[in-house]
Amino acid sequence: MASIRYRLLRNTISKRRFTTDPNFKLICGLEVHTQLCTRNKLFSLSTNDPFASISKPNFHTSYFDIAVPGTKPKLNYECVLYALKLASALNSDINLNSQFDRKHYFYGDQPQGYQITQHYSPIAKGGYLEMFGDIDRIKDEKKRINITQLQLEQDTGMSHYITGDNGAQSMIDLNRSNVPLIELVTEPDFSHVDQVRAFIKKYQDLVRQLKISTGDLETGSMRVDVNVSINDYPRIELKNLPNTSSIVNAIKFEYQRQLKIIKSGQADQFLKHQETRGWDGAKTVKLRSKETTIDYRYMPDPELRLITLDADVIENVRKILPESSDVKIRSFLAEPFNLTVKDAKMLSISSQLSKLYNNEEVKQFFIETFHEYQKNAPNEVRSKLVVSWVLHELLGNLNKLNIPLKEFLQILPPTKYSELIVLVDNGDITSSSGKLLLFHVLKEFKDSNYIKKTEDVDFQGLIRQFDIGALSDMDKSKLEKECKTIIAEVDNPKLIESIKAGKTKAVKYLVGQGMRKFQGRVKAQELQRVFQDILNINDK
Ligand SMILES: Nc1ncnc2c1ncn2[C@@H]1O[C@H](COP(=O)(O)OP(=O)(O)OP(=O)(O)O)[C@@H](O)[C@H]1O
Ligand SMILES: [Mg+2]
Ligand SMILES: [Mg+2]
Repeated sequence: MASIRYRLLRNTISKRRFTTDPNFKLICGLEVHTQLCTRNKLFSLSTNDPFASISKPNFHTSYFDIAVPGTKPKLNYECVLYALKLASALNSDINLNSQFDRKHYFYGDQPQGYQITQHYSPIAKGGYLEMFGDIDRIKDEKKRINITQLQLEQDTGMSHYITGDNGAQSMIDLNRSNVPLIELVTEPDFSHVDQVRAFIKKYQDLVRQLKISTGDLETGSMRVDVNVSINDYPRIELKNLPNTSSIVNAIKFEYQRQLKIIKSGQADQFLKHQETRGWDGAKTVKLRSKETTIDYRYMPDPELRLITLDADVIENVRKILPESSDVKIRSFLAEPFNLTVKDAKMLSISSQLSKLYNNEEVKQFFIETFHEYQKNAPNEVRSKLVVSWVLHELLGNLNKLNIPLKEFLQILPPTKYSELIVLVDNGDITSSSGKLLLFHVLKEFKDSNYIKKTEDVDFQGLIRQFDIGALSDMDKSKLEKECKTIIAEVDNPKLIESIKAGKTKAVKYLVGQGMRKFQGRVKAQELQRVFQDILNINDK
């Protein structure tokens, strides 16, 4: 019962249209913790695998990670390089002399008694992430979120609470202890939840593109704390938000909660101090208030030297950065591609890590195939068709047959692959036949252990051999006859009635029958047209 109520409440929060009162401005700032996917941990040579915990708790731990007295930290410079890549991509000012500080607090999963972080002199300050109305789906045409700072720090271990025969127990797993993190702190520049949603997505895409983190919220690889305030009232910090919808719903809830307090004149009592709250899935709940705020007694870590960088490091890091996703997307939105935002993003942002191909190779293949297709396109250029043949058909088959793109290019380089797309575009074969043909060619190629070459692929010959050419105009009368038979064979009285009434659903059913009968040699649109003609239905 409780869980049903819970779900109902969640639904009301997310479905209700959220608007802010213009006199009570929403102000929001984020603190984002991102685990770096370096080989080793931040200050030890243990393997950096925070997710080993399920099968092997406390497995990837060195004496330093479990804080055996007398062990000392040794900085892993790979983490510094990752931080520099991120700082550079965000246009931050890189600090040539940054340092580590100790942030003291006691907790079971923090055996050192302090966390090594960067408080006084972080690796980078300033910079920004820009979002756009069209690309990032925000209401403003453009919105810049300024970055306060980026700091390197250690992750803590994890506590697991279980209730067993011996009562409640707290188990500590230190696999995550000393895993490298970057904390990104933004300025309180967000004024709407859609900006927060877009920022998180864009930041996730960025760390994935830079290959510095998996960026997953679900696994805790990325964790977002949100600070929310209204006008000049104190900020409330929200923690323990496991995914984007919790983040968005918690902000909406918190804004409304604060607004109610302010409007009812109770701000002096309930909104006087900063406070940290959590999210229970339906509402924000108080975790601690200002009075119980911990004094972390920050102090420079005497066991770690300054991170001193040469000035040319900044320039060298910039050189190894990949092209920005926004630039790539914009180039696909423009001539000659004119792609939709969705397709442009799919080609520009790597959401999927595959051993068979990387995003850059796919992008390059698309561009070259597009240009080849454009040279021979029978009608107006249909970029959507090329996108679909590259992103869905090509990648789908590579995954299905486990063929690396590198091998694929030996047999179907852009010049050859575009031939297939032109055949489909020209109506020489239907797209279903084209798909079968592609699968056949690739399957043979794989079975032959990749010995075939481009010259061995003769699409025209294969179309004749398998007799899969689209039905030509000469066959039109035959087509009509067959369609009439399909209608005559319907024996369900209800369906006959809806066919007579020209119901869309009924026509769809007939088209399905036709597709089966002609085994994909006739296009669905063509069949629909013939059925509509026979039934005397005007295309609406
Ligand atoms: N008026 C405000 N309303 C909402 N958010 C704010 C406001 N002022 C500052 N913030 C946000 O509060 C956050 C402050 O983070 P910061 O890491 O500097 O300090 P902290 O939260 O006190 O420390 P800790 O790292 O221990 O949580 C930033 O994300 C900033 O944008
Ligand atoms: Mg904070
Ligand atoms: Mg912080």
